[in-house]
Order: sequence, then structure tokens, then C-alpha cells
Amino acid sequence: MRSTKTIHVISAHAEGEVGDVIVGGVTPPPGDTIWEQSRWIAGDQTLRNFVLNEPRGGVFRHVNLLVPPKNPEADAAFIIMEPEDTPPMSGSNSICVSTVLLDSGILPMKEPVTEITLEAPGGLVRVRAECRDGKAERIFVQNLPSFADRLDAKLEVEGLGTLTVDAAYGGDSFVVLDAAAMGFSLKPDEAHDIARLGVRITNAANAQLGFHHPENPDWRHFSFCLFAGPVERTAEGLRAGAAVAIQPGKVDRSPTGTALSARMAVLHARGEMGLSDRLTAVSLIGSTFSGRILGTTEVGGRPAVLPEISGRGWITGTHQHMLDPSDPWPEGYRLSDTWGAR
Ligand SMILES: O=C(O)[C@H]1NCC[C@@H]1O
Repeated sequence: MRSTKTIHVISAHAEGEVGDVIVGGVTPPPGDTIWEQSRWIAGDQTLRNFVLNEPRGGVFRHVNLLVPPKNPEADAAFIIMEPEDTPPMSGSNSICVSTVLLDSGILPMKEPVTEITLEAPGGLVRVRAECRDGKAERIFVQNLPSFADRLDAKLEVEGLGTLTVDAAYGGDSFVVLDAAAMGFSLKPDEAHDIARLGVRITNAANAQLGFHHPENPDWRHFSFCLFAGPVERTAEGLRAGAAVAIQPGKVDRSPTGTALSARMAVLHARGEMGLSDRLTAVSLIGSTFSGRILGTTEVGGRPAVLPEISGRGWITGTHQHMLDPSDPWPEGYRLSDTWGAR
């Protein structure tokens, strides 16, 4: 065996969505802040290509790089690598990172509750983990301030006509639309159509509406399209289906923590969700994230909410990625049979 690099990974998923964690073998990228370091990773592409592209990755894979925190309040920091983006925050990935940090012993676990602070590229997030018998059973994440950017905007999509959409930020940027109005009941066999349509809608929103985070000039696009199911009132609180199309054309297997945060911001802006409500989002595979609004704030002068999301994560294995110097594809490859909506 010979290799010019060895990258140590603990693999995990959160409510169905893969979020691997690089725990060794990569030196911290340059940058004075975690955001700057994440911009370096996004611009350089070498690590992204190595772990996300085939033959090591695949379109379903997200990979998080643990780095030393910059903020003295943080216990750990992470840079999120998704198929197309290197985003400020991610719900499923933050749950995977917390699960790996605690279940593998990188950070000490206290039962029944462990509290840690993580530094995501977009800022600090407080995490509370319910722990039992050495396992972090449920992870609660106080996500970044989230806001509704536009309500009831008109969007022209070729072949679909004029759609009414909301635009919102929940740690990442979303076009939100009514799933039922698009003919979706959010069943697993709709995944392919949701992925294909979602990418078209996201691209149209980027061309016509545009998104600019008021405090982060680097985040100026819509990443995702959320097909939002009807909100039902149940004995346990509010409940709604959620399917998120991710570039270049796949559906999140989890209910998407950033989408849940964005949706809570929209519902709050419409006066349809208050601080005492709980919203459970249900994914296409039937997994759930639970959310509540902890308080209100402002982002760049606009009303925002402080969301908390919770869900479960599990370690699925360990891996050492290597590179033989004679491998002709050191950065891997992507083909449109699986990479991209068809
Ligand atoms: O839960 C989330 O927020 C994420 N899941 C994959 C894509 C999003 O970042």
C-alpha cells in the first residue's frame, strides 16, 4: 500500500442524510475566521473534490472538516462541504458533527445532558445533547438567526408559468413554495420530480429574485428549494411535510434543519407560528426534525427568529481515504447520470 494522503473520516447520518466528519489527516486551511477558512476550501476545491466526487464520494454525500475553533467560546469548529456549496450552516450536518464529537469521545459526554458550543462558518451554534449509555440520543441545535426575505413573490418558471414563492434564510437560503400547489403530496416516489423541478425553480429564483444575506456579503444566492407541505395542528403541535431539492439535483433525505428554520421564520412573519408552538417537519423517508422559536431578533435591520431544531444522528462507520500517486483521477469525477437532475 502507498498513499500521498490519508484522511480519517467518521461517517454518520442525521435522520437519513449523510454527514461524514473528517477527524484527522487534513491541516486547517488558511484564514482568520472559520468563514474565511470555508471560503478558502470553496475556492481551492481540492479537498471538496477528493471527498465529494466519485470514487470516494457521491452526490448523496456531505463532508464536514473539523478545525480548531477561532472563537474562545467554542468547543469545536467545522466547515461544511455539500455537493455544490460550502455553506454557512446546515442542520443535518451540525447534528452529524455533534453526534460524532460526542459518541466517538472527541469531546467528553455528560449524561443525561451534554452542552457544547460549535463554531459553524456562519457563526456560533449552541448544542444540547440528550445522552444515555454513551450515546447522544437527540441533538438540539440553536441555529443561526433566520428570517423571511420576501413573502408571496412572483416567479416565472419556463413551462410552469407564474409561481408564488417565499424567500427565506435559515442558516442557508431557500425558495419556499407550497408543495400541494405543485401537485406534490410529498411521497417517496415523487423524489425524482421534486429534485428536477426544485433545481429549475432555484435557478429561476437566482436569475429573477436574487438573494443577498444582509450581514454576509459573500452569501448571495439561493441554495435550495423547499416544497412545503400543509401545516396540520396535532396534539403534539404543528406538523408538516418537507422536501428540499439540493443542487445539482437530489432530495435531502432528512427534513432539512435549515429549511425548518427558514419555514419557522416565514410562519412567524405571517403570524402563523408563535414562541409556544412546536413544528415537526417530516421528510420523504418519514424521518423528523422538531423545531421551535426561542426568541426574536434582527438581521441587518429586518425581523428574524432564533430557531432551535432537534433530531437524531448515528455513526455508520469509519474510513481512511487514500490517494495512490499513480491514480489518474486524484480529484475524482462526476457524471450526469447521478450528478444533476435529468
Ligand atoms: O439539514 C440541513 O440543513 C441540510 N441537509 C442537507 C442540506 C442542508 O444543509
